[in-house]
Amino acid sequence: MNLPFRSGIGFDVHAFGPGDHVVIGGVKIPHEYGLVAHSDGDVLIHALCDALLGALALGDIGRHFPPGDPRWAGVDSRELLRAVAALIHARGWQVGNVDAVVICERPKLLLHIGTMRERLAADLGVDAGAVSVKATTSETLGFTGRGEGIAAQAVVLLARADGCADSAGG
Ligand SMILES: Nc1ccn([C@@H]2O[C@H](COP(=O)(O)O)[C@@H](O)[C@H]2O)c(=O)n1
Ligand SMILES: C[C@@]1(CO)OP(=O)(O)OP(=O)(O)OC[C@H]1O
Repeated sequence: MNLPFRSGIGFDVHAFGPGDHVVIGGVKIPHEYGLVAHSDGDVLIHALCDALLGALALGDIGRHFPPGDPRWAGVDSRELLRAVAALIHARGWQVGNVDAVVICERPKLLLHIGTMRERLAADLGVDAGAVSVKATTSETLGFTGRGEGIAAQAVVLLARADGCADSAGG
């Protein structure tokens, strides 16, 4: 049965490496390490892109923006998010809401979360009220707890823009 709603889930991890800042949710945050990545390493946006693509069974971020492709070297991940949002919209779907969590001991993210929500919402074409971003530590356990990297998870709900049931992409 084709319903007018679809859900998607995304997960991503990037390891800390040399650098003096991280970019999370489109916000540059000073830090004593950077994140190792082909792009700007925005782990939250990557998880969100995978959730959006997954909702319509369109594969994952690496399929659309291969890590070996020089076009994506150092790319601002907000560009990737806007491209994924355009794919969703072109298929007649809109974002209902997003919920996401970033897992790291440091940097502390609380003061940046409002800006992240505004930027992600702008890229998705929704109000910031439809975009939730949370942060948690893993209580010093595991690779995030040891400060080896940052993980992020996201879930999305998509709704048909016309309110009618239709088939998904994929
Ligand atoms: N990188 C982080 C991690 C957490 N926070 C905030 O601290 C609160 C408590 O974290 P716990 O892991 O002890 O539950 C959490 O709810 C966040 O508000 C943060 O800002 N940055
Ligand atoms: C964002 C892309 C772009 O090439 O590369 P990375 O920044 O390495 O990120 P990752 O989540 O490992 O892979 C997805 C890729 O699409």
